Amino acid sequence: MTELSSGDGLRAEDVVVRFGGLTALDGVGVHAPPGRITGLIGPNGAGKTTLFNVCSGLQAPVRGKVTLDGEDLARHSPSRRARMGLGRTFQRLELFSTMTVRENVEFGVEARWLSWDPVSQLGLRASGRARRRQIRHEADEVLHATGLEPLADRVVGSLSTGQGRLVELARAMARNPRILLLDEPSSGLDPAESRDFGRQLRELVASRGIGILMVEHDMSLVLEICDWIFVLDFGKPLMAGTADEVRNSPDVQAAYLGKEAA
Ligand SMILES: Nc1ncnc2c1ncn2[C@@H]1O[C@H](COP(=O)(O)OP(=O)(O)OP(=O)(O)O)[C@@H](O)[C@H]1O
Repeated sequence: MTELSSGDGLRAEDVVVRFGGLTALDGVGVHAPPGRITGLIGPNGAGKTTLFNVCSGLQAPVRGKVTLDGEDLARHSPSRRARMGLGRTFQRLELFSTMTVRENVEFGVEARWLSWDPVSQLGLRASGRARRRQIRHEADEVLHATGLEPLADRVVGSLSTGQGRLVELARAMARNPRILLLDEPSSGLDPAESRDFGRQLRELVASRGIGILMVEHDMSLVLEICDWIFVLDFGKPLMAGTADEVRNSPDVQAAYLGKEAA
């Protein structure tokens, strides 16, 4: 599975996106290195999801550059970016609810094997039984790393939202990303579940060396687990800094925390 990562990680620079007359992003940048959790926050409509879409290739920018470990992604499709190690989850849970936790995670492993790259093509030539064994082995590793082993044979539809969020994370991890984009991963979780989820993310980053870029509205989770935080406001960069710097920034309080915490 994943070696502890090195390299520059994901970097977006000077990104501009317009929707008709609306400038959704105006010279925005973000950097998510491996081995770190990076937060991307801002009030509603600040441009967070649009920036995620630019990074994963779902939205073409008018201007700006996105690189993964120094390689320019401009000409790469979303699926090519995924194969290069850029994973993503979405705000809405998109799991196979009639399948077990293990089957969902194995689906993630298979999705990577079926993608085109020389190594996975070699894998496909392995016999059916050898291939199944390998998929099961990789799924076991991910189930272990995400603490989902006890739930492996449960049908996903019977799980709580918090457990479902973990399954979603595990399925994304099964694709062996170097950098993982998480869109509001704590959505639908209660405060205790959210704290547990945050702990799990920190453990994954420490044990696997992946980098996480996270859009999240739960400020206590962001301030607790992020090593570095980028703040957007009305499509422009407002500031970037540590949790303490963000917490104590009058600009952020005025633009965001003030409204959220009020
Ligand atoms: N496809 C689109 N067409 C037109 N306008 C869009 C489109 N997508 C986003 N926008 C606009 O661009 C701006 C940024 O939206 P975006 O969804 O990126 O913000 P956000 O920070 O993710 O917001 P939220 O926290 O509410 O999810 C908003 O004004 C939004 O209405």
